[in-house]
Amino acid sequence: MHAPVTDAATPLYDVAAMRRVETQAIALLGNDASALMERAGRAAWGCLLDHWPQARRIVVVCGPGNNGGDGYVLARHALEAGREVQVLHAQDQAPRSVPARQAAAAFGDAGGRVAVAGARLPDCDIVVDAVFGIGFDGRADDASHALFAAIAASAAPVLALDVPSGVDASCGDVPGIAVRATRTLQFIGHHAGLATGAALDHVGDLAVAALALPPEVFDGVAPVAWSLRGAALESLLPQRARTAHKGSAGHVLVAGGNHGMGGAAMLAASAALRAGAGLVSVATRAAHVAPLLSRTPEVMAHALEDPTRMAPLLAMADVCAVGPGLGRDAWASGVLKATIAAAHALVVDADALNLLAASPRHLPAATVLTPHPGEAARLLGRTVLEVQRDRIASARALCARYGCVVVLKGAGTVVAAPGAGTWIIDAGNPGMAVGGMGDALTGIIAALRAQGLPAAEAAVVGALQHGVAGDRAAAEGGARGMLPSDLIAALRRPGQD
Ligand SMILES: NC(=O)C1=CN([C@@H]2O[C@H](COP(=O)(O)OP(=O)(O)OC[C@H]3O[C@@H](n4cnc5c(N)ncnc54)[C@H](O)[C@@H]3O)[C@@H](O)[C@H]2O)[C@H](O)CC1
Ligand SMILES: [K+]
Repeated sequence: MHAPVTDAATPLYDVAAMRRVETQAIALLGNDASALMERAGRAAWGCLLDHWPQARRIVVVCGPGNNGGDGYVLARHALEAGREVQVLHAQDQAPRSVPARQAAAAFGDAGGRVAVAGARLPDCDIVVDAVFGIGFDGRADDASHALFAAIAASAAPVLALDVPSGVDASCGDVPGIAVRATRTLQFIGHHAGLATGAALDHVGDLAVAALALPPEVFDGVAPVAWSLRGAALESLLPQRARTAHKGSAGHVLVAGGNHGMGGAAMLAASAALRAGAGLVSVATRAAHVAPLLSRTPEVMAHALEDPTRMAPLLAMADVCAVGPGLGRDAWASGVLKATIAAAHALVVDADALNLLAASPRHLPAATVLTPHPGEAARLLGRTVLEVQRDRIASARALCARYGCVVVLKGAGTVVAAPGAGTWIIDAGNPGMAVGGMGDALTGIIAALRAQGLPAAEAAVVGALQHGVAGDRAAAEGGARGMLPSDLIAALRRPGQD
């Protein structure tokens, strides 16, 4: 799957790519960098007017680079519109580049006030964060820390220009502290780093200003990933023919539910049914068969105490989802071994991933792995912090190591596929941070595989469907106290997301 699964996918760029776009944009503007800065600052002023039309007192905190230059342009427009404007910068952090110095001079010529920032910002109606953009690297130095602290201490909303300062625009890492924006206006294109990971706690509402540039500015520039929103979902889900029958929608086998963990297998099986699998079987401990059937009679539940007897169950299933509630004992290892040896297609989750990390095995090519950051860390031999620091790179590394499709769960789920692209899911909410949500995702992906989607598409569409259902469940009943069964029930409801 090389192209994005739909034209509703949004290209995401890293800093290197955005630098090329910037260079091509400036060339198209007659090599006038100030003209591009003027468009950015004017677009930012328009965004401020749209969202804070009543704001009278505006504080713009400018850094030494061109992000700061954008801030000076916004400040001049605000001043010319009659607002009370104060530009602040850190000690010895006056604008360094020619366009930024020109923007600062134009602000001064218009009567603008510039001062060195103190520990606290003046009272204001809005703060504009123009400290750092895509040029930020490493960790914020002490002077920047002081600016971020002053911005955080202000009670005013924050409009971040291009990037919330202190966030890595390529990978989303926040090495130290960073500005928490109410809204972030990106320039020209979407930053990959603002779509996943720690950045999601800093961007607020995210938008992009295209700056009226022609599409040629992106010529020869490859996105590092594609973002998918809920609106794309309905067009991506497998449609059933009028002549569909339960056999044509595929057969999922869920293998898991060790002692004390039968619920995980039940959730995966319920989700597989709600996501459209024609038949769902479960191979689980004998003690879970009765309760499973009483809760979900649509499922065919098989008592499995001897993993060597799995072959007939695997033979009749189109895809096996192994891992929900599997545990890590000898039974679990036997189930995983039998599944890898005989499954037609595999979705590997939870403790099956931990067993894999402990004793790596070769996996069939069209396998989908669905780790959360902790499981990914164990599979990669890294720390969770290292995985989360660059989620796109981590998902790709795991994909390369095992030759499988990888769904790295978490805020801004990342899907990486061998020889194909990388996708980031722009759906889901903090209410989904509860045990069992991963079991539901495993069931959804297995159901899409069983309905004929290739591994990469099943992973991307399944992760999107999971996030959309989570958002629907939160919209209906609130994110607090949301349960996996709420999400599974929401799988049924078609939505205009
Ligand atoms: N890319 C585009 O299409 C557009 C870019 N514009 C704006 O320009 C910034 C990028 O500007 P640049 O000068 O390259 O970098 P920054 O302004 O982000 O800041 C870099 C500046 O800060 C110093 N610095 C970097 N890291 C640190 C740190 N950890 N601690 C302290 N200081 C640091 C560094 O030395 C530089 O001096 C982009 O984001 C847009 O806002 C155009 O104006 C619009 C289109
Ligand atoms: K900024």
